[in-house]
Amino acid sequence: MNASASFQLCEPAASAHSPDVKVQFRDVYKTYGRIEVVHGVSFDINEGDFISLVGPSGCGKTTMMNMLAGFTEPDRGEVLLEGNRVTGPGPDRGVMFQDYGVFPWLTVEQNIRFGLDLRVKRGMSKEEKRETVEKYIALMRLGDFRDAWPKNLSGGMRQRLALARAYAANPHFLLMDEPFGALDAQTRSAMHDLLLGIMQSERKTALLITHSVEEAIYLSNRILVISARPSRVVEEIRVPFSDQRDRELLDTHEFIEMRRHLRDLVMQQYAQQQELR
Ligand SMILES: Nc1ncnc2c1ncn2[C@@H]1O[C@H](COP(=O)(O)OP(=O)(O)OP(=O)(O)O)[C@@H](O)[C@H]1O
Repeated sequence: MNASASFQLCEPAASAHSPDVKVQFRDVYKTYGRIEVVHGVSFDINEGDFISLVGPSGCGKTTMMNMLAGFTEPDRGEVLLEGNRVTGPGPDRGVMFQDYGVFPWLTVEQNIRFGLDLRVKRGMSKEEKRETVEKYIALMRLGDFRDAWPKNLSGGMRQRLALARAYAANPHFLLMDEPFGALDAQTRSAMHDLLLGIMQSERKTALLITHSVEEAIYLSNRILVISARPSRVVEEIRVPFSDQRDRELLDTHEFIEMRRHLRDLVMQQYAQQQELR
């Protein structure tokens, strides 16, 4: 079977703002010193999308996510959130970093609680807050460590804590930069299914950076393949599987073909990045 024939490949395109379009990257450029990192990137994120960015290390994926998070701005072009230019971070966007993003001076329980303080101000009762903290401590299997300091946790536990904190704060957008990298295979699978469940039950929109093509396909409805630096969107792949996914999907012919196709695309970009060095 011709791999590309079974997937919907589309030209990445920016469209006018419509109610479903939540985020627009419009012809975005970014240079650090002499290094051009992002070169004319345009794409939209629609309400309810789960979009993954895959591409070579150092190609500019985090830089793009940082623009949507409001941590950095484009040199040219614009990033719009619900039609307005992003000018800084906000509680509507929960960011999960590669390096965990937990506060070392707070215990496990306090870290999860911290993210909820904003919601208490927005009308969450103390009882709801307590229940939410307990829910995420249980979901992330951190019950025996609720009073531990982050420095005394394993890497995988710290990452679970960071996920608990981000999910508990209930932002509309989940912006995740390699959030599962430090987890063992079983925990990573459990976290994938938990995330799919949260996406469905709480109607979120997500942007994920990952080096795992399998993870990208399993979780996403759209995947953007990013080029060697300076980054451009090389190809958009629409993932045709239903929102109800389980691990059996990984063994299907369609999944295996898509994984092969995506891996080839990413490897081409890795090779180009090596040549540019
Ligand atoms: N604040 C900064 N100042 C200077 N250079 C930066 C800054 N942020 C990123 N860069 C450079 O921009 C390039 C792209 O970095 P970025 O972190 O966006 O890539 P990435 O695709 O997310 O990489 P990885 O997959 O390895 O996490 C790198 O060469 C990096 O060194």
